[in-house]
Amino acid sequence: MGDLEIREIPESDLERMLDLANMVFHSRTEDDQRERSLWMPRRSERIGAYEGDTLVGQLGALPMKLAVPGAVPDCSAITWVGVLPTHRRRGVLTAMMERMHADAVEAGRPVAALWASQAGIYGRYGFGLANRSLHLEVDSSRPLALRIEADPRPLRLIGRDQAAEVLGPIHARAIARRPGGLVRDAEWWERAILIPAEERQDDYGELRIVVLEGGGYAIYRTRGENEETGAPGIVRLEELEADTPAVEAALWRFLASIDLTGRIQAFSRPVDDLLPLLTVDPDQVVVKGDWGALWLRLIDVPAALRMRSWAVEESLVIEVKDARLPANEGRWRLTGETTGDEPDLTFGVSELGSVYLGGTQVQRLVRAGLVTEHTPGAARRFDAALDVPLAPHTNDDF
Ligand SMILES: CC(=O)SCCNC(=O)CCNC(=O)[C@H](O)C(C)(C)COP(=O)(O)OP(=O)(O)OC[C@H]1O[C@@H](n2cnc3c(N)ncnc32)[C@H](O)[C@@H]1OP(=O)(O)O
Repeated sequence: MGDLEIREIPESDLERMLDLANMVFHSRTEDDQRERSLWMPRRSERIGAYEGDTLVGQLGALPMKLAVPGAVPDCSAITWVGVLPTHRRRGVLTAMMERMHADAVEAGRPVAALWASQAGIYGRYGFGLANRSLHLEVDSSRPLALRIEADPRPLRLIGRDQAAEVLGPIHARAIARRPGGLVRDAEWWERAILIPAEERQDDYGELRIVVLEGGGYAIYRTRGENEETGAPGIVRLEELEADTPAVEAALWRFLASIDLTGRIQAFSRPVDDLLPLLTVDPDQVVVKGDWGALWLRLIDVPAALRMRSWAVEESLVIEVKDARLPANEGRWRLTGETTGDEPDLTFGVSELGSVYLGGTQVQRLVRAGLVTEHTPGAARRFDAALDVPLAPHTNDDF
């Protein structure tokens, strides 16, 4: 690392953070958008790598809360990671990650999470891929016939200004049912979720919000037919949450019926989305992509084990390896108690992060040679304990 120093980035360097982010992500921020785009680093704990007075690396840790099965622990949500191209591969990221780990331990946050722009990087820091997302495409050029009755209650369109208040309680119920979501405050709704059209660099129209009173909502944008190519108009679904399958059906049917559109693009749906089952013609819904979403790092393994709810009680002993946070190393019961008993399974901490939300099967990791099973049947038993009714899903981009 030579003359580099890891230290907090002061507010006065926020503009430099934006410049560094634009450099490493090959982007540009218009002058009138600069102040607005600083909201995320402003609310982050900011770790910087400085060479003298020059900011050469940065990492933001947003203090958030993440829904995990049965609990909503504090979480360091890692974002705005970048190192100048002139300073890469010298251990700058590793040094910033070490500081982030130490800060999270000190703050008593049992987990950290991130979205990876390059997925090959984060396993070495103890992160494991915890959930995946589906890109679904719906052919809505013909009516969407469904196999269940849609909720008949009326739908209404609301404005952005009402959204946090109306959608907030529905979303809170959704993340209590399904792990993987972040707890949202008014700023998160406004800046991270309800992003207005002028801040998007695409040709979709203004954000639209449709609500089925008290039971569900969809956030979407639309684009009309392409007159040159004749490509149909598109409904781009940003988020859909519903308390019941009947509400879900009503919202999908609404989206599919919007005039002058012939396709719905939903880029981030849970892997167990009901829609492919709900349609009379399953071919009307196509899985266009399946991509890695949230990466999870257990910062405090015993605390994480203690707070999680388990689908069945188990007396398993798991051994954990964690070279970067040695306090996690040892043999643990699922209650978070340490034990001297022989382990049934041995995990690297990143594999434990992968299974923690219930989105990855332990038995598969054993088959792949990534987790060691010492007691025959232990992986199956652990899978039964980890089981969640709804697959984890994250729709908070940070
Ligand atoms: C959560 C987010 O914000 S995701 C966004 C991440 N940011 C970017 O992708 C922006 C462009 N890239 C960068 O800014 C930098 O190259 C970074 C941040 C990815 C890496 O920073 P560096 O300071 O070069 O990383 P560092 O030198 O500490 O290397 C750490 C390790 O990761 C490896 N690594 C770094 N980049 C990559 C990569 N793109 N693919 C695979 N491995 C990588 C290094 O080889 C090294 O491995 P080792 O520990 O086995 O030797």
